[in-house]
Amino acid sequence: MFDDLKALAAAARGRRILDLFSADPDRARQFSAETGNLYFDYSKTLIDDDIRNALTALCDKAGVAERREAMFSGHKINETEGRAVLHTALRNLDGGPVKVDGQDIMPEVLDTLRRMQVFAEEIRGGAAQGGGGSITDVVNIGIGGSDLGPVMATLALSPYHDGPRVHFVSNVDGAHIADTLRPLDPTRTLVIVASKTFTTVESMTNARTARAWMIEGGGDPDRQFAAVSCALERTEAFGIPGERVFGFGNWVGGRFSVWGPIGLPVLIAIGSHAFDAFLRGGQAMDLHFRSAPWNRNMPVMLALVGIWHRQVLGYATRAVLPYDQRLARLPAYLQQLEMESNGKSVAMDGSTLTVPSGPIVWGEPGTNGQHAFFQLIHQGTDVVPCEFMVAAEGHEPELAHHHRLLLANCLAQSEALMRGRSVEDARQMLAGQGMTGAELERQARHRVFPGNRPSTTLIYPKLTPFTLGQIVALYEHRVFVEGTILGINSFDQWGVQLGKELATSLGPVLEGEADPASRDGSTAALIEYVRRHQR
Ligand SMILES: O=P(O)(O)OC[C@H]1O[C@H](O)[C@H](O)[C@@H](O)[C@@H]1O
Repeated sequence: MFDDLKALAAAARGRRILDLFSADPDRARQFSAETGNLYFDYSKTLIDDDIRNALTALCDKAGVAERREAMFSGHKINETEGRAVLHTALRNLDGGPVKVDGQDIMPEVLDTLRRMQVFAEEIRGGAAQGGGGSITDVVNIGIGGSDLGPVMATLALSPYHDGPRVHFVSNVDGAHIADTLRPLDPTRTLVIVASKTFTTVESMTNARTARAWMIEGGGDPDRQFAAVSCALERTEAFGIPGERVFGFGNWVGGRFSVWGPIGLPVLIAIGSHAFDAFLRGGQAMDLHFRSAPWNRNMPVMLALVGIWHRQVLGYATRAVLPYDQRLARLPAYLQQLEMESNGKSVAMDGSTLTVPSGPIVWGEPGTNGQHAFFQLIHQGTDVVPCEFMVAAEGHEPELAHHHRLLLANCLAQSEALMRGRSVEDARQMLAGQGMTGAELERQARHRVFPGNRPSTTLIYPKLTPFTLGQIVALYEHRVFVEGTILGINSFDQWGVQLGKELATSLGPVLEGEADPASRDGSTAALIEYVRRHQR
């Protein structure tokens, strides 16, 4: 599938990205995409016209346009689970009907959104109270898609936060819930149990612990528990009254669910108006994705840059580097979004994938990363394509000088990665410091930067709810396009099952009720160790 591109890559070997700019003064404009104030620059890569043409041709070969329309119009493109993929319906605020099995789902989507808004405003305004008065703290219990999106968005939008404090508990490690609940008042805390399936062992265990804590502390779980789920019979069995249960269809994948009821803690934190802007940002990206030509289409070009670096050039990882402290949890969010979606080795038709699957995604905010792992990015033997993100301005006008430094660092890094430093320049630099002879030669080698390392930059005016909506939807559609080109199903996650099954069977072994001897030698030895060290 990538033969043409491999040939183009071979022809481009030895070419310097920097030279592409001298050859084409209009390169920055030509190799960027813009929509609704978001600007995506992919000119600091080796992609030229021919390579881009070959990349966009992949979209036609793979039927991206057809599959995109199939997704938006409710076809069951998640074939291994027989489900439609309609997270876009959750932000389709004024886009008309969307049908699943002939039924328009929009009336229910909009009705649930209204119920969430009313509930959130009651909590925020104090009309809905706990046993001890108005709600001061909200604890969201969920994991994976029922945690990462709301955690990421709540932090990202902290300047808009004017509701109760919001906390998140995900890990089954009792340390997480113990540390979270310790400072809270059980009579003034709202617990949201967020689980699409309402069976996830971590979330169910944490929910039971939170309920016991609340009862013990004189709170009232009948008034202070809410649930978000697709499994309404299970929320009822847990004892959560129907008026505080917010449902959604199984046509929303967990890692795509922040737009709907799973976003409830975000809505409570920032209020209806700001949450609406977040949805509208996502919707705006949907409209762009459905209408822009491939080479001006931001999610498509982000995906094609990804394909170029991973499947064509073979770079195993990509770093997401938000120069935006409030996007500190975006890399973790994207790890689930991208790696759970495209970390697969079987194509849709059951055949073995003949190309590498999606890359390893990792990252941390800048400038912190510069003082940690950027050494490897600049001088290590592996090339790590970097995805920089930064706002033109921050939310703290009184700290504009901080923001200038942040921007300068972000731009400097992508420039340094591209330019590098030659051994001659290193020699000159050291000679200027008075170094000579063999020592100069030896030291100079350590100061060389190979350069020609690719990066992209996504820049936006300011991290508002609307902008965040655009960014999240941008990455969702990138995953869709990459998955479609690879011919895989980006919407299932069978790879997480085996570990869950084995954990279930290990429970009784750790309880001492089953024999560890039936396990492999390593696991049996680890169990023996635990038994020896547990009192
Ligand atoms: O929302 P839940 O049903 O509790 O699922 C939570 C998470 O657990 C699973 O293991 C999946 O890997 C995730 O895709 C999902 O988001």
